[in-house]
Amino acid sequence: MPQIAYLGPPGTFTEQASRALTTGFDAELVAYDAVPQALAAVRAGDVVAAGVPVENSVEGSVPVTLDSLVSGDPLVAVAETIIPITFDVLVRQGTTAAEVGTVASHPHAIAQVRGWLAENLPGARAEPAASTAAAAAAVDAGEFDAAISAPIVVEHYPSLERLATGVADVRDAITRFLLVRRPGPPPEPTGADRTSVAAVIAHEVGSLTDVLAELSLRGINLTRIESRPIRDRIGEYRFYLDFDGHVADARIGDALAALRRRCSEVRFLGSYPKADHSPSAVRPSASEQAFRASEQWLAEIRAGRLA
Ligand SMILES: O=C(O)C(=O)Cc1ccccc1
Repeated sequence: MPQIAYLGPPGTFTEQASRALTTGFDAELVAYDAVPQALAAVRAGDVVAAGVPVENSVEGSVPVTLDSLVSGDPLVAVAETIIPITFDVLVRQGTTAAEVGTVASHPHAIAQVRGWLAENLPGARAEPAASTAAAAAAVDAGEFDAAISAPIVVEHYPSLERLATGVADVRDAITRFLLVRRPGPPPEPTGADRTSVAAVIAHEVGSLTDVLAELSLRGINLTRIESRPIRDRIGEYRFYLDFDGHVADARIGDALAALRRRCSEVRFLGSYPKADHSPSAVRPSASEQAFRASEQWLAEIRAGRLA
């Protein structure tokens, strides 16, 4: 049975997402302590794929995922899913709110409940943990007093109980997760796809505008843009771009080729069906048919059959 790595231990949001990402085929989920380790296991061929969190509607991107995707051998996303996020606050049985001096969780979870903590556990110190479920395990082991966790995690720790449930500063928060594997033929286009790339854009006047113009000129809808430092130089950045469309689409292929000419580094991070299945709007001048017709026209001219 194929093995899929995820950010563990059991009971994380990433486990939930990885189950959703692998519904329909038999897969064994294998917990890893951190996203870089899960991706390293994919690169090493120990597992076939990994489920990783990429961005949250409240707290933004998950930097460790973005950085790990581009350092090391290439990896590509083949599926995405979106999970609604609310938290439970777990304590060892019998612990009262007044007794909570430390509250542990994944930094993204802590950031999403800061208001609730200030109001309900004002004396508690927030402590970062590798994941929400790792925080629950640490509370179970007596290392912290409370954990901010996924509602499901309590099933794994019978000695913990809920101090609060449905905790979230922002209602309807969601997190987007990707299923990532070693490069291979991308999933078939569905008409409702997303393409992700990471591009190092030169530190020159207008270079970012020029890259974005390559997309807009081809009627490509940008759905995310995010920069991260490239680490060994200041002033130059790696941009993570997500846009509507599939690498098999003519307008997307054309834009990627233009990015390749403009940028010192372009890493293709995958074309995959969008979780919300919303079809990509394509303007007539950027349709497959329009691209084919214009290529044909040019070929005729080059062959001297048309002027
Ligand atoms: O720690 C987890 O459970 C994760 O899967 C990472 C995470 C943390 C907070 C919100 C979404 C995902």
